[in-house]
Amino acid sequence: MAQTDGVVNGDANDPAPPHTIFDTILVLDFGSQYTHLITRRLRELSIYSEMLPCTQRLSELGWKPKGVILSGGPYSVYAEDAPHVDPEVFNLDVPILGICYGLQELAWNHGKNVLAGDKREYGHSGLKIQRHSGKQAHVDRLFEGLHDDMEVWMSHGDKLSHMPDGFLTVATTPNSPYAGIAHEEKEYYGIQFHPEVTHTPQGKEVIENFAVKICKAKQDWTMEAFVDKEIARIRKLVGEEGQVLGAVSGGVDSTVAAKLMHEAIGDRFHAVMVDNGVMRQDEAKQVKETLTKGLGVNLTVVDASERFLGLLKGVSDPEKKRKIIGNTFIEIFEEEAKKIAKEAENSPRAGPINFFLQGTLYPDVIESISFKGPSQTIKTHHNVGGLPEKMNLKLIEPLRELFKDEVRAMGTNLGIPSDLVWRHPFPGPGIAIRIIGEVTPDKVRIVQEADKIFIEEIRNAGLYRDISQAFAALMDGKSVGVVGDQRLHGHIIALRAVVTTDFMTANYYRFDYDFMDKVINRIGNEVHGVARVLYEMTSKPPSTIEFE
Ligand SMILES: Nc1ncnc2c1ncn2[C@@H]1O[C@H](COP(=O)(O)OP(=O)(O)OP(=O)(O)O)[C@@H](O)[C@H]1O
Ligand SMILES: O=c1[nH]c(=O)c2[nH+]cn([C@@H]3O[C@H](COP(=O)(O)O)[C@@H](O)[C@H]3O)c2[nH]1
Ligand SMILES: NC(=O)CC[C@H](N)C(=O)O
Ligand SMILES: [Mg+2]
Repeated sequence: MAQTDGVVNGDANDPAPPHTIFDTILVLDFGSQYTHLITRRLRELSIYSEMLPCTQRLSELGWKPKGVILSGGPYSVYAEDAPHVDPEVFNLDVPILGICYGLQELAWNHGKNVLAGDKREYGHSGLKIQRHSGKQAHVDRLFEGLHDDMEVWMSHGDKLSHMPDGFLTVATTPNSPYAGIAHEEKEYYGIQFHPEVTHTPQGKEVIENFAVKICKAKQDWTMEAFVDKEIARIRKLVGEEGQVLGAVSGGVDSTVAAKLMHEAIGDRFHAVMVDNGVMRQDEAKQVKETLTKGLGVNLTVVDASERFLGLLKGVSDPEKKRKIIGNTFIEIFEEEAKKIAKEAENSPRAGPINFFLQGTLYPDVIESISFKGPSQTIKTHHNVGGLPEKMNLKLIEPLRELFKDEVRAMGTNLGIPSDLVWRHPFPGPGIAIRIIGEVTPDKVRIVQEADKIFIEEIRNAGLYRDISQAFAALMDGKSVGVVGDQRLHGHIIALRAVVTTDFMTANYYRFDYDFMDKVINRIGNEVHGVARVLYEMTSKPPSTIEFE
């Protein structure tokens, strides 16, 4: 692996990681599907939060959180192979909130009193809050300002057999007498329900009470503050003369990262975009225009369409196509990088290129540090990951602490036009993985034209932002149609539009028939060689979003 500019868990190269600047709530992940949502909710409250695996040794943390949240998880605390928190967490002297498994883990550490329940509780439940008075009143702080009756969402099978040592009940449900517990003296709280999911309507207030009222975390995690901090950090890291190279696709992530680099080090950042011949219509031209004229970024566009299309000729296996594109992409990038480095050598005001910019986001980081094991490869994702190592460059990843919507907020903050900020994602191998079977220039043209019409109509109907990703694809083989009384043995276009939050699962978008009529009509009339248009309605899973 190439060197990174900052691992989440503190790093010598990073002079000031965010957790040293912003009050930070540490979320320890026990493998729940919702753990990252806890981090999301905190950040929505302008509180910085980081997630680490539950196995994190606290002596190796290197920084002190304002509070710790123990997440839910699929295990049972009493099982032999169950994961447990480093007991040092109880010596940190900061508030702790246990959610579901986290509550059971708190209880386990205070008397080992958890067992399998006779009933699973899955779904909505009514929570009743129990208020205390006098000396015990402080235990109610988690539910301060909330109604005594609250709707909550549960997903558990285990339960506490009796109250752990030193705790009081602060909330109950018909099935869970210990749905909320709080320590009499220490600031430890446990809840059996999930406050991080939207099915718990007042969940965000519960998290806010914990983070703001109990942990006293400052709500200063704003995009302006982060942008300023990140620019200063990049300047320090790269130095007065260092230069940075970066691959830019015209997608949101790489554009925002590029603009940030430009703000930090100006023309010492060199962006390269490779036109691989399987991009959307006029894409390279538009990206060049936006990045250089609009945003002032120093960008080189390499037209390599013929080289890519030549190599793809006769290849129909999806993984082979992906590998050809990925490898060629790296070859071309390396050639360009050498040219740029040579030019840079002659520059009187700048030193050698020693960093490579990558648009890694927090979900990628979370995935790689997650408590869960590695998942199976469904598709080889194209990326430029092999490059920095090969060229002996260090990685610089300014977006590695951000979620996609935060990247969008940063883009807006940096003055990137909203069209670009809200752009649907587009895969590196582009249209090549949207053409089933062999890729030919004619097929690429057909997909480009159909895609343009589809997206244009989506925009005209005001639906672009309701849809997460939409595109046209081409089926393998041909079909018979009739145009102007003539037989047409033509291509089959498939349209796909999905709604998703994380692209791991997705549903198709429900257009109305009038909209479909309009799009299909236009494609039939305007795109030469198309005999049939289909709308793809398979969700993910079992399908994937892209066709290959
Ligand atoms: N045609 C290209 N030329 C140069 N770099 C590219 C190209 N296509 C992809 N990349 C690189 O691969 C990375 C991964 O692509 P990916 O599509 O995940 O991100 P993105 O394009 O920046 O944003 P989005 O997810 O919104 O499309 C990009 O950030 C960019 O560095
Ligand atoms: O940069 C990329 N390089 C790739 O090789 C690649 N393959 C899929 N995707 C994008 O990932 C998301 C999920 O796609 P799938 O459901 O097809 O796996 C969708 O947003 C896809 O567009 C890619 N992005
Ligand atoms: N969602 C959870 O954290 C579940 C915790 C534990 N596995 C239970 O069934 O009770
Ligand atoms: Mg992209």
